[in-house]
Amino acid sequence: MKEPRNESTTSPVSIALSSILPFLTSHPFLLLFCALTLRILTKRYLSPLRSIPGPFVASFTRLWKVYSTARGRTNLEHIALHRKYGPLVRIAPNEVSLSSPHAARLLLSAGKRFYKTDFYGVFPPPENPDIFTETREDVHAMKKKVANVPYSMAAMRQLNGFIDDTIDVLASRLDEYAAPEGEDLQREKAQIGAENVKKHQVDLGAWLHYFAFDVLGEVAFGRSFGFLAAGVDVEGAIKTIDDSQWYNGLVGQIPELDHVLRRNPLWKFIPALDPGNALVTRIAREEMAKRRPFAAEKEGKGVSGDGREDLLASLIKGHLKDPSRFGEGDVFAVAHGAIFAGSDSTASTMQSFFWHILSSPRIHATLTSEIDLAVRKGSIPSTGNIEWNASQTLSYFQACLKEAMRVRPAVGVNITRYVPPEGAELDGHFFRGGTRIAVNGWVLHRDKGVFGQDADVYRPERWLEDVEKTRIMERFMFQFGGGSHVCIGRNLALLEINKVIPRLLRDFKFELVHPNRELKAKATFFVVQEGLEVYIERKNVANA
Ligand code: HEM
Repeated sequence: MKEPRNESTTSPVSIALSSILPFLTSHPFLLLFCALTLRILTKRYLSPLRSIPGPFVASFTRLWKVYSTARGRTNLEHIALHRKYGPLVRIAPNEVSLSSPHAARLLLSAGKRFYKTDFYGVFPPPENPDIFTETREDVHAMKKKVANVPYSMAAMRQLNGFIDDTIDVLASRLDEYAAPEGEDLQREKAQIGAENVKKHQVDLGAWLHYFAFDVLGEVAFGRSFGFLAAGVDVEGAIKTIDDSQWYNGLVGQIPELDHVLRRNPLWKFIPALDPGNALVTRIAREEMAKRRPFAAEKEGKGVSGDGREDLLASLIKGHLKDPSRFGEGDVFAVAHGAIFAGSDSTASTMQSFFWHILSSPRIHATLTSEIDLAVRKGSIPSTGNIEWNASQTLSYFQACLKEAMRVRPAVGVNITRYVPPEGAELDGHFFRGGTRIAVNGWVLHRDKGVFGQDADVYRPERWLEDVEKTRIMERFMFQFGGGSHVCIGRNLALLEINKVIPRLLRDFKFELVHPNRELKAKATFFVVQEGLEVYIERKNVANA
C-alpha cells in the first residue's frame, strides 16, 4: 500500500522562491535585472521565431528597429542584413524581414489577407485615415473605389494640361541658369573666360522636388504651390513634410509611442508643431472652403473653368454620389494625403534617375543620342512638351527609368503586413497568425535569381536583352508596392516623369558637379535625397 502524501512537505522550488523573493524585493535593481533577463530569454528563445537568425538585440526589443530607422539608412542596412543572415531575418521580437521577391508577391497579393500593420496608423490624420493610412481593409476598399476614378490613366491624361504648364515653368526656370550654347556660348567664353563658363550650375534635385510638389498642387487643387516660381522651399513646407515623414517612419516602428508624442493633446498648445499651420494643409483647407457647398460639382462641372477637373473636384463628386460611404472628411484626407504620398516619392525617383545616368558617361551618351535621334526622326517634337505616347517610343529611356526604380526605389523603409490569423507559409517557413512580415524594395530588387548576377549594378541594358526575362523582372518590381495597396498615384507619377525627363534631356546638357559623390540620402518613409548639383547648358537640338 502507498504511503499517504504528507501535504505539509514543502517542495524545493517553494523553498527556493521563499528565500529568493524577499531578497530580490529588497534589491530592486537586481529584480529589474532579473526581469529583463527573463524577458530577453523568453522573447529570444521561447518565441516561434527563435530559429530565424538576425541581430541579437532585435530578437527581444523593437528598439533595434527604431535605432536602425533613426539612422536613415534602413534600405542599405537591410541589404547588408540579408547578405549576412540569409533570406529570412528576425528584425524585432515579432517581425521578420523577407528578401525573396516571390514571397513578397504573395505577401502583397490582393485577397491573400496579409493586412497592413499598425505602422500606418501613425501617419496623420489618425482620426480620418486616407487610402494610404487606412488599415481596415473593407473601409480601404470603399475609399479606394472612389479615388480610383480620378487616378485612372484616362483621368490623368485629362490633367495633361496642368502637367504641361508646370513643365514649361520648370524649363523656363532652368533656362535662367543654363549656360548658352553655340555662338552665344563662344561669345560668353570670350567675355568671361572659358574656365568660368562651367559655373552655370543648379541644384537639379531641388528643382525636381519643387516641380513634383507644384504638379501635385495643380492636380489635386487646381493651383500651384508656387515652389517653382519662388525657387525656394516656400515657408519650409517641403521640410515640414519631410520631417513629418521622418517622424512617421520612426514612430511607426513602435506605434504606441504616437499617443505620448504627436497625439498627445499638449502638442496642440505649441503652434509650431501643429501640422494644420503648414502651407500645404492650409492650401488644402482653403480649397475645400472655397468649394463648399459644392455647387459646381453638383452640376457635374470641374472647377478650373477650362474643362480640367482636379482631384478635389472629382473626389467631391464621389462624395456627393454616396456621402455615407465617402464623407467630406474622406475628400479632404485623400486629396491632402496625395501631396504627402506623391511628392517626395516622385522627386526621389527623378533624382535617382538623373544621378545614375549622369554618373555613367556611357549611359548618358547612349540616352542623349536616343533622344536627339528621336527629334531628328520626328518621333518626339523638337520644341515644347512631349506626350506620353511619344516618350514610350524611347526604349533606352524606358530602360534607364525602370533601372533607376529598381536600384533606388523611392520607398526606403520596410512595408509591413500581418500574417492572417490561421498562419501562412512564406519562403518555406510557416508563420503564426499575427506575425509581422516586412519587405523592402531595395532588398527585393537585388535578387540575383530574378535580376541577374549583376543585380547590384545600374545597367539599363538588362531591360532590353530578352523579352521573357524582362517580363519576369517586371513581375517582381515593387517600386509601387502591390496588390490591393498598390500605389494609386503611379499613373500620375509615370505620366509626369515620362513627360518631363525626356524634355529636360532634349533641351539641356547636364553634367554632375561632383561626379564621384553619392547622393545624400535619408530613408524617412521615402528616400529623401540631396546633392544633385549639375552644370547646365542650353542645347540646340537641331545642332545635336
Ligand atoms: C514615383 C512615384 C511614386 C512611388 C515610387 C510610390 C510608391 C508607393 C508605394 C511603394 C506604395 C505602397 C506602400 C505600402 O504598401 O505601404 C504606394 C502607395 C500609395 N501611393 Fe504612391 N508612389 C509614388 C507616387 C504617388 C503619387 C503621385 C501619389 C498621389 C498623388 C501616390 C499616392 C499613393 C497612395 C494614396 C498610396 C496608398 C495606396 C493604398 O494603400 O491603397 N503615390 N506608393
